[in-house]
Amino acid sequence: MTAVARLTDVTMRFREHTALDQVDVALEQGSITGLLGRNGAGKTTMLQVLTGHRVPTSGVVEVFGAAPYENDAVLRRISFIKEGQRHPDHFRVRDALTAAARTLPSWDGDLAGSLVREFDLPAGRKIKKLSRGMNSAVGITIGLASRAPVTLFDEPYLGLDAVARRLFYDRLLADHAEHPRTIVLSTHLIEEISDLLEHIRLIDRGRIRLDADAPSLRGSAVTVTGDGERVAAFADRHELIRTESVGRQSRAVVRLVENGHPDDPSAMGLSWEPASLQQLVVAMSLPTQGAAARVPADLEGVPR
Ligand SMILES: Nc1ncnc2c1ncn2[C@@H]1O[C@H](COP(=O)(O)OP(=O)(O)OP(=O)(O)O)[C@@H](O)[C@H]1O
Repeated sequence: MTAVARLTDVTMRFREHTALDQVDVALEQGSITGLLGRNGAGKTTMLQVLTGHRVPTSGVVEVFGAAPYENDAVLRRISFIKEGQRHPDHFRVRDALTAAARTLPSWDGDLAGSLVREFDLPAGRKIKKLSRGMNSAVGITIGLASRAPVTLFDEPYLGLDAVARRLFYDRLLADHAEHPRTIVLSTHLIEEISDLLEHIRLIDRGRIRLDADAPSLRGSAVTVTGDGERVAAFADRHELIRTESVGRQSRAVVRLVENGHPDDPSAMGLSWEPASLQQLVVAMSLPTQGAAARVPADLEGVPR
């Protein structure tokens, strides 16, 4: 694997809060990665560190083999599209595209033009007058037309309708096939984009909880339901992600471990179904039962 970007033992603290906690990540050249995680998990912070918008408290950040912070040679090869991107007040859609074309050397004007048409963007309208979805479409147009070797989308589709989101996914895949580059999509819409992804990273409270190839992850987990002891016995042979019990019945999300012999939950009297990527990621991100019951220290004293 050739990594174009790498975080090594990166920690980012904001006063007492640790947003990234000893993160090790390598982005493979030409890959499309989904960066998943709950609100506040650390996704944006990770992208900010990768793009030199923040310098981590400790650890090493390398993009194209160099530190990105204030490094123009590196930053010109990165396109970072974030929600609510700010533009000068007087900027019209075409000004934002012109500015992007000037700073991003791999810019493709024809692609930008066809995306503007497909998203039905009014090129002469001021950005601050656009709807939320149109604003997202401007960001997506810039991200795709940038053809930047590293393109990072931070929840790029706020307000985008289902048709526009489909358009985005289709154009992303088609353009990536012709012009492979490293793409990261931070998102909550796991199921919707799971077919696009080659790699999945789940971040949870600043730590990488899952770092896997999407194909190997698909079909790697099941939800089993039945007698609690049998569910526990099945889960023991694999990796238990999360379990819930009512009386003697349990329901568990279990990641299957290759253990040399086929393991059929039905043979143990359990009903089962494949867990979707979304079910797996949600099960991995939910707080542990004990933690959910605890009141956070900084909420002590808040009236309940
Ligand atoms: N400048 C800052 N000062 C203090 N805390 C911050 C700052 N920036 C981020 N944080 C905290 O760091 C944590 C991670 O934030 P981050 O924006 O990276 O999360 P996220 O995964 O992108 O969340 P979301 O999906 O809600 O956008 C959060 O707890 C957030 O409050």
